Amino acid sequence: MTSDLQGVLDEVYEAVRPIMGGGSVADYIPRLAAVNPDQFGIAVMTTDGERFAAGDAAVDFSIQSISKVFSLALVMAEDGDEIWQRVNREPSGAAFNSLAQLEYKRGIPRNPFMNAGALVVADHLLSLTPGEQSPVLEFVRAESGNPDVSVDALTAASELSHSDRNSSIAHLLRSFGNLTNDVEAVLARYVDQCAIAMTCEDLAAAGAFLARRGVRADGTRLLSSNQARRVNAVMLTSGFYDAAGEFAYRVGLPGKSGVGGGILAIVPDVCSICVWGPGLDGSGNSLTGMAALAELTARTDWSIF
Ligand SMILES: NC(=O)CC[C@H](N)C(=O)O
Repeated sequence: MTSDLQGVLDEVYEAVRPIMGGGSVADYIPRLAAVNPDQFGIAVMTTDGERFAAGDAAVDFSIQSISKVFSLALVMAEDGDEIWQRVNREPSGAAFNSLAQLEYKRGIPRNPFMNAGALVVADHLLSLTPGEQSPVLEFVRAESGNPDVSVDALTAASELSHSDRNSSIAHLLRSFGNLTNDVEAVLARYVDQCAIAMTCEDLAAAGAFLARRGVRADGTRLLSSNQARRVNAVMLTSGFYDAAGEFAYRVGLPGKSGVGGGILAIVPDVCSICVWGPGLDGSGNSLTGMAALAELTARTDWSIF
């Protein structure tokens, strides 16, 4: 398969070209609203370490909610199943920043990938690794092999100054006793991990431990094979908010989107894929990214279904 993979990526690029620039960039974080919407990139890293890319795969973008995969993996690596006392693993069928379910679920978020759940995971990680810097940054630097990966301070500041909604979610969690650290400290950590800037090439490499069933780039293990399988399962059921069903139907892979327009998708035992196009659909998922992954799984035998 990988012998003509470059050709397949070039075809996928051509197939999505007509819709490049479509969708709308996230405007509730002013810094993201300023991104040129006409860009599109795709990168693949195979479990053998081969890399393929097309389009704007070397351009930095804000990873946003894709960071939630790394924070969940780090919490599970450090503390096993503890996190599941504090967050469920059911699809929400709701927007990423919904707080409606939180009230009647008594402060237990539906899953770790909607903002409420990710804030609980960030809180848990903060307790495990106190300090200013989130271990997510160190982890993605190590896995991508790129020590220059960093937090875009302007994006973080931009989000922090428009964080009424996440702040409300955090306070509600705390009122139910499901946030142990200060709201401000958790929000700062969360916003920082979301504001990490990476390229498709770096992100595909950083996510490849999930294709390798938990084994890191240096050959050591972050997660057991069973834990990696479970992170992939939660990505499949909850990685796209109220479009998780649509993604399973069109693409058929575990994946995680971010409002920066990136999507990380995993083909267990084969490769990890990162696509990026800033324009979002109505559910907050990259329009071109979704289309590209649908084209890719239609041209390969990679869908898990
Ligand atoms: N879906 C996303 O990427 C959302 C992440 C963003 N930082 C937020 O909390 O709103």
